[in-house]
Amino acid sequence: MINANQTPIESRPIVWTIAGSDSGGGAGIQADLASLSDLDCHGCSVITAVTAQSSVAVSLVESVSEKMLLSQLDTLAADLTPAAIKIGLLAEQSQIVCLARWLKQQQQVWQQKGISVAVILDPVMVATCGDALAKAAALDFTPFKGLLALITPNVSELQTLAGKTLDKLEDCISAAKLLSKQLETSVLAKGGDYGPSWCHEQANDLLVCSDVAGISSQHQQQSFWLSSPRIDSKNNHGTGCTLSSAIAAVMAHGFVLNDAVVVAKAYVSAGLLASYQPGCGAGCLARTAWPSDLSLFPYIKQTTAQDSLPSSVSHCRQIAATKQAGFIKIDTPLGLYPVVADIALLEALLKAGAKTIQLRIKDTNEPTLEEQIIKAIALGRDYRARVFINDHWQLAIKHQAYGVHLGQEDLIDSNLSLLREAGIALGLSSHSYFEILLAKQHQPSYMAFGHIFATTTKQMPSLPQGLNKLKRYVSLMKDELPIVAIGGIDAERLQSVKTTGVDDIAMVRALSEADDPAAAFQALNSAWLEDTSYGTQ
Ligand SMILES: Cc1ncc(COP(=O)(O)OP(=O)(O)O)c(N)n1
Ligand SMILES: Cc1ncsc1CCOP(=O)(O)O
Ligand SMILES: [Mg+2]
Repeated sequence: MINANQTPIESRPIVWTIAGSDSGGGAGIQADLASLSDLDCHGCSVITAVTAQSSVAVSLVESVSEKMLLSQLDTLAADLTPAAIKIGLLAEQSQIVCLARWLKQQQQVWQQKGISVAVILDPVMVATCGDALAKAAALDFTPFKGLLALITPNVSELQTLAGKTLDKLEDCISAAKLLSKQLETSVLAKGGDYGPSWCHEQANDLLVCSDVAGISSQHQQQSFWLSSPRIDSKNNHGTGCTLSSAIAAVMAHGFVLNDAVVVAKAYVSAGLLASYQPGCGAGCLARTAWPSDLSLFPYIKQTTAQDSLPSSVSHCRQIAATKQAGFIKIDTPLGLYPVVADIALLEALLKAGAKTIQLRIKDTNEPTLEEQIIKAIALGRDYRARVFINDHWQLAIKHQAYGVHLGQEDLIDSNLSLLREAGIALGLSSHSYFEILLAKQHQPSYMAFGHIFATTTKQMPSLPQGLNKLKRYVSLMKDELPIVAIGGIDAERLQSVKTTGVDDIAMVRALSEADDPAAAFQALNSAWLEDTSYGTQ
């Protein structure tokens, strides 16, 4: 049975896994294909090695010949173009050299055709049971320099790649950053396995972002701790394979790298919670479909110069503190939410019945800025409507506005404690799963997702989100706080936006460019309210 968010089979993106066969079924190609299918992708496999493996031992590893490796790659490339590739076990150095050379040429072919293929490398060297899978004690992955979107070493693999033990937190951060420079890629250093003391209490992964396509400039070249509660399961065979193939799957659906990492982490946590033990050794993860339970997603903390981990205790306290000190709750629908640039239109729309409205004046040198804000707030009181002020949070506090709307870049220069103390509602923009998780940590009054469709109102660094992503965001955040969709929404698209289950919609041009904005508001508002009951679509 297909659920509402599932991708129809005929439009599933293709993902290749280039990895070893695990006869035990819990890891390698077998885990990858199961994860890819579970995450609505069509999986293709390039087998690098056959392992005679159970949950307790690896008895034999035989690499396929170079001829066989290349033949699988060429045969697939001629017919089944991937949207993303996951690379797992490469059993000897010659396979690394051969694959990297092939990939370099093939990426040029794909680039010439305008096809972008993200490659995720999981540098597997040892099986969960402790037996070696690769022929050398340490493999050299430098032939992949410049070809990868992400490499996902666990702490022991990072130690092998760095050539030293990483007992201290700073050493781990430096090693991950160095690896990112050496291979010109983002790095996800995984602390999920018990290793040095800093990864005992919870699963702390370090994401070092290199040049990541499609994310906010604020997050480029930055590093983040992604922390999830440790799930104490012995059934962790294939965790790394599942994580990396899930990252490839989510990227194949068009999500940015940072999103793929947080969704894949939630997927692994859900799989561990429902894991099972078919043999006598470590069991394997269950396949639990695209995650939509917010509690499975990691807590995100940007690293700083004097870095400290979000340790489990302070992490919980932090969450409790923000919960208590959240922004005011909005308990009646925002509804059709006009975003306007002048007082005349604001007043006309309040008269037409708008109950939520935003004054968005982008020119900070506008001489009448403060005067217009004062007027907008007063009109809001007269018409018993919620007036949000975009960006100008100090003036909003000074004149006691109902609310303020901020983008995530605006947070750098704003003081949320002052806004909270002033009892002002807060709306925050988000353009991805990653930004949703960051925004949620501030406990805003509502969140706006956009831009859903192309817009000329504002230059956006990200691509239009589209309805499929909006649906996924809505299933994650439903019942947490009101969700507003914005960007390119007009009369024609209103019904399709409504089917995603989003709570409210914001509009600029559909109202400001209408011949009669008040009449347009009333028509659009009626269409929006038709058969819509708050939060229960
Ligand atoms: C309801 C709503 N959603 C999103 C935005 C965009 O805010 P931001 O990202 O800060 O961009 P600017 O509007 O400041 O250009 C919004 N204003 N309102
Ligand atoms: C301010 C803003 N933020 C995301 S999209 C957008 C503009 C939406 O305008 P329109 O409704 O005219 O596409
Ligand atoms: Mg802003």
